[in-house]
Amino acid sequence: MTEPMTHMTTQAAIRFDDVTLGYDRHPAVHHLDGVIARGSLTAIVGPNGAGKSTLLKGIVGALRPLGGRIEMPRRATVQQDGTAAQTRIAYLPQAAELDRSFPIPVYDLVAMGLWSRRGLFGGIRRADHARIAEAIAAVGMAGFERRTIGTLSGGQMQRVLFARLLLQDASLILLDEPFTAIDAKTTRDLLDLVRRWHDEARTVIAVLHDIDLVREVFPETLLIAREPVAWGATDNVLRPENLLRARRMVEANDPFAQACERA
Ligand SMILES: Nc1ncnc2c1ncn2[C@@H]1O[C@H](COP(=O)(O)OP(=O)(O)OP(=O)(O)O)[C@@H](O)[C@H]1O
Repeated sequence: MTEPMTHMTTQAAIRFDDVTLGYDRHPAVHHLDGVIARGSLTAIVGPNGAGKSTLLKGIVGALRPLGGRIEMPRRATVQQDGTAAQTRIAYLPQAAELDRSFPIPVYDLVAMGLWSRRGLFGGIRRADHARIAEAIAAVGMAGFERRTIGTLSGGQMQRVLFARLLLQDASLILLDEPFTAIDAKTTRDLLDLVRRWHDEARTVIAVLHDIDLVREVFPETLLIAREPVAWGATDNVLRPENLLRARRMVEANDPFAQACERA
């Protein structure tokens, strides 16, 4: 399909065409149709088990759709070296999915943000050292370069992971519950980076549970409960009747719902 040649935000970064995602043939998300506009800032919200993380895994390609298609029309730009740019994706999984026991220093973890351009064995150039130091300073972690990641607090680790995202220089950034168990100051600092990415016309999608934060910062919201409940301007989507409907839809599929309700 041809992209409309209008303002950038009217072009699709991601197009969902009757997408079903799931595990062992059991759908976790289904009937998803729609478009994430290029340069948009979208929150994905929904109750536990609604399929939010599953959807991000589908977008990043870690999970193949059981049905339908996820399309990412490539950005038609030419880079300085003459090659065509692809949609570069940066993905921050939930903190619980990260193994912090690996004894890697903060500096090396952040430097990994350059892999997509330098290659695994490409080596770090002199200019890269300055960029790595800049990214570490931008998240307030200067001085922590030689600390191994296992010694960091949860909030410090999240700052370091945002530094790596900065270096990835992606046009599509996916964040899975980036502010869960993170204090107010760190959340504010990291939200400044999210706003900066939005100002730079990158497409940002974040799974979030803090509805007030979504209302304050995210213009677009997708509310899901295994299937889309509402999608569009945040204030419209986050109406109480939609939130209630989402909860009921997930509970209807949840074998533990009744027990939890009584408790
Ligand atoms: N690896 C897996 N294998 C089998 N089922 C899974 C797997 N991961 C998730 N599920 C199931 O898929 C459904 C959606 O899970 P998902 O993690 O996407 O929900 P979520 O909306 O991100 O929830 P939460 O807010 O609790 O993080 C749940 O019923 C979950 O049990």
